[in-house]
Amino acid sequence: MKHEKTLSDTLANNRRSSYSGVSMCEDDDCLDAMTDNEPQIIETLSSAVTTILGGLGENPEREGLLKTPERVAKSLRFLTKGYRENPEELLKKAVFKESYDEMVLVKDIELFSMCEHHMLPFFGKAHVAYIPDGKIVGLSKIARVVEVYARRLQVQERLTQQIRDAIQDVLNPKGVGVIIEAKHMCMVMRGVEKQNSVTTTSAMSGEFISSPSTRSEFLRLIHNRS
Ligand SMILES: Nc1nc2c(ncn2[C@@H]2O[C@H](COP(=O)(O)OP(=O)(O)OP(=O)(O)O)[C@@H](O)[C@H]2O)c(=O)[nH]1
Repeated sequence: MKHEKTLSDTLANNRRSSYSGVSMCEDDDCLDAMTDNEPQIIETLSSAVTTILGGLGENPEREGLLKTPERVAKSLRFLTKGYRENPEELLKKAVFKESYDEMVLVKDIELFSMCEHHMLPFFGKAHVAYIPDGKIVGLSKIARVVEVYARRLQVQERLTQQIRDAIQDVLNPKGVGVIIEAKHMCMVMRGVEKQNSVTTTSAMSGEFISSPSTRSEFLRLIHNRS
């Protein structure tokens, strides 16, 4: 009983202090955190991890765990670095006038994200296509947009739509198609424990919706069918 009280006190204290020095995101495109004080953020996160270790019945003071809170804090900062990046600005860095008007597809872009429900990884591949309308974008920027949105707490559906919307808004192409195939560790290593399940999501705009032949070509190119 005494232990429970101590633990909940610690949790309450952590909740109060957890916002100090950390700008919280009000929306998905929040960039406030860019101005945050990194050492303060690492300290706040480390203290929370120490609490978790205690809550698991571990001794955070034992040798093997001494640096774990800071390691986990830094790891979490990396895995959520997408909150501190602006995908639209990133795309705008490499937009070029060009008359090419066939489909451009970047497929098999590997992604690692974390589900917002369990904070466990989901990972897989994104396939992103667009049909230019007078402007093309640097190919690496497409993979970077995937990376920015993936490095946030996500659901796969929203991730898919955000990638589509960023490309649509910046390039204003004739259409965008995004397909993500991913494996969710929250379904593999816990919960329903389905090791082989893969989730596919898609988000389309413009000709990818209005033209069945464009959509078919997209799917054919992704799956290398002739
Ligand atoms: N739609 C969607 N669901 C997700 C995603 N990532 C995780 N989930 C699901 O989020 C749901 C959360 O359900 P809850 O019933 O609140 O949580 P839970 O008791 O841990 O559920 P189980 O995973 O079924 O044990 C689960 O069904 C997860 O599979 C995602 O990207 N998209």
